[in-house]
Amino acid sequence: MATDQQQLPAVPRWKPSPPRRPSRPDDGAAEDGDTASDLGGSLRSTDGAAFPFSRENSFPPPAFVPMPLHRPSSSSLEITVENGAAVARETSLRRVDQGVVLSWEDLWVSADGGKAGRVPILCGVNGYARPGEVLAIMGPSGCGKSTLLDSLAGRLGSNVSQKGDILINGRRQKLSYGTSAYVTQDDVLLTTLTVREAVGYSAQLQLPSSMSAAAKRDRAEETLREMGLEGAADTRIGGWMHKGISGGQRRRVSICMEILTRPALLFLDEPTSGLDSAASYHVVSRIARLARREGMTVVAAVHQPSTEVYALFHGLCLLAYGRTVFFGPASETNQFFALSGFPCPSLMNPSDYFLRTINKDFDNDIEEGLGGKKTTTAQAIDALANAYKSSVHMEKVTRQIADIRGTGGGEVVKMEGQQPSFLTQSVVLTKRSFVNMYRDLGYYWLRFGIYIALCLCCGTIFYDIGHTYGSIQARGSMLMFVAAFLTFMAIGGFPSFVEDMKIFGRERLNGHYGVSSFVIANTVSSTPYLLLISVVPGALAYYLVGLQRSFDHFAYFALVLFTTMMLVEGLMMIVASAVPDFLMGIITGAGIQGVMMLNGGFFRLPHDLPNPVWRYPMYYVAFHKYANQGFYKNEFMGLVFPNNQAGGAATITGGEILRDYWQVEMGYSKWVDLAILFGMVILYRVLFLAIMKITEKAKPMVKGLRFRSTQPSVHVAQNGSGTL
Ligand SMILES: Nc1ncnc2c1ncn2[C@@H]1O[C@H](COP(=O)(O)OP(=O)(O)OP(=O)(O)O)[C@@H](O)[C@H]1O
Repeated sequence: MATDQQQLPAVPRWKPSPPRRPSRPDDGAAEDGDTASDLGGSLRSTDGAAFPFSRENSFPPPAFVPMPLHRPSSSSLEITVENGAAVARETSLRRVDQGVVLSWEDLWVSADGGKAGRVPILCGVNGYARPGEVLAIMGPSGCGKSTLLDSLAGRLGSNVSQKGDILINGRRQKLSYGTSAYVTQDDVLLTTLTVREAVGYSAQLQLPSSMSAAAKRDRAEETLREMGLEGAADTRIGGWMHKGISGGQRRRVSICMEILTRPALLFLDEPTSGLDSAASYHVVSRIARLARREGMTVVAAVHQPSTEVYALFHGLCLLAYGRTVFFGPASETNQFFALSGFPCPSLMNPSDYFLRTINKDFDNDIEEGLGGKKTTTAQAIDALANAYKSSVHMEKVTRQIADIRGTGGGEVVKMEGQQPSFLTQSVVLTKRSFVNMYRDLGYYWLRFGIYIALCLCCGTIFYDIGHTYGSIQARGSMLMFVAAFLTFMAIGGFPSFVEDMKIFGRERLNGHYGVSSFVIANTVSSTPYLLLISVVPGALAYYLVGLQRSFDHFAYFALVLFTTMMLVEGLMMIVASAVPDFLMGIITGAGIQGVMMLNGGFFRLPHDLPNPVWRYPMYYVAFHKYANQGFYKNEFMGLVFPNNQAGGAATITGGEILRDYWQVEMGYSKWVDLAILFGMVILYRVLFLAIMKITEKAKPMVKGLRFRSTQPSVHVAQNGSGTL
């Protein structure tokens, strides 16, 4: 609109300029090796005095100085002056083979666009990222930044296909879980924990067993401080119910969790979104410092960096609608734009200018503002992309990638003993899950209240049921209600479980822990709560109704209730693995339980169930059969009722009622029913574990097959499940 034009500095439109080849940037000595100031560190004289220096201290921003590809990625470089000569020593925290040089060549990504066919997202992009450096990926919204990150991290969706080479240290290899970390655009966090707890648990889950508990705590605290979260450390993260930390603080918590282990390869999708300019600067500068100190390779998609933040990037990959407009030292972008006919106005933030020049999303508005003059943004993009193709920058990228390929490099492996043991992870996860559950009002306390209310209703409706002939039917109905509806209510834990699954998805992809630890922790942490609701509301219903008085009978009743609720939770876990949407999952889970309930031998007596489907096998699959028959045997055995039926005996025993009236299988005891239910609990959890493990293994294989069948020439080193 016209107002846009008045408020914003005018972006010079593209005007064809005589082809000018950008002058070759200095690729002399600096290209051959690092300088101390590139790496940061300290200069020490023989008398021991240290003079710290760092890259971000230098101004103007340092040039993008290619580093030797396979030098040990250092934590810092210490230079001592000995006998009048400077001696450099690297104090490496990362093994030589742990530094990651990531390169990608002729990378094409397209998505299934339905009737429109395949829609290209990335069109033959090239680039590389090296240890100790931060590579920024910039471009207008929707230009493919996240897609490039996903592609490099092996996280593309199933409807997206990819062609091209992604190499780790010059070769196609998979990165094992935990060697790379990815901070996604969305912050998936446990809302009930405080910032300190969230980062603390994460440290316990990820940091090696060789570190003491105190050292882990220190690392967590240091990382919190690095991200400027000390002030908010004891505030809950918060969600829709409980307002907690701000969006920018959530962003920083997400980053904190992924930099705790100083991963060899770090992907950041919009690390500064939601942050003010000062916070953005501090966050990026600390990440850059960490990268330099720990030899981390950082690739970050960023939107609109301030001049100061921009100056912190070593390299820049500027994308426009899937095409590379520039790749090279961030500090040389200005010169490239100027030489291509798009000089940045002197008072404008260069990154703002680059993005405005290549954003064609609002061309119509700009067109109006210019009084009908045709916009040429598309042409500007073409001109820049073509200028880049014939530039020295492109030449350098091609040469660097060839060097990377030629040099070859070690396999990137996670060192033995770098991760806590399976037992430690299971215990930490159980603790975290338990804390999360009992702080979750909806999951824990609201559900508990509803159970109490329901059991009170049940207890008062069937109050003091007595031993009349009519009480036989009433007893059966009341017990069926408990077996069916009270257990059905365990479905209430589903939303909380879906949230857990999201957290698990993020943490698993980043290699924080394994599937088995997650399943064990989830099972163990929910046990106390399920026991509580089986015993307290269960006792209310049981004793108000006046079922068999002995403690043994009540204990059996509570045990069946508890086991069946565990079973329903397990069933819902399986549903969540197939339908990870909260609403659709609840509907699916309710549907499955509805069928089992109908089929459990109460609404239609077992002998009357139609063959084949309903009687065999469904009647035996429905857990309600065992819960109901267990309850019935527990209650009716040993009781005697008056017989109101004409022509019969004066009394009728519980055993007769079970056999003739409820058609219960009497060949085995009530304990066998309980044992079958318990077996089903284990079976459902094992099934869930198997599904998760198989999905994790099968996904990359299916993807590999798809790639092979559609693009035979492609071999991409990724497995689609978070590893490359
Ligand atoms: N799985 C997919 N299926 C279909 N289209 C997709 C898929 N993933 C990405 N796209 C499309 O590719 C384009 C680039 O998306 P991407 O998320 O990479 O952009 P971006 O540069 O990260 O945007 P933003 O800065 O707004 O996050 C978009 O038009 C998007 O709709």
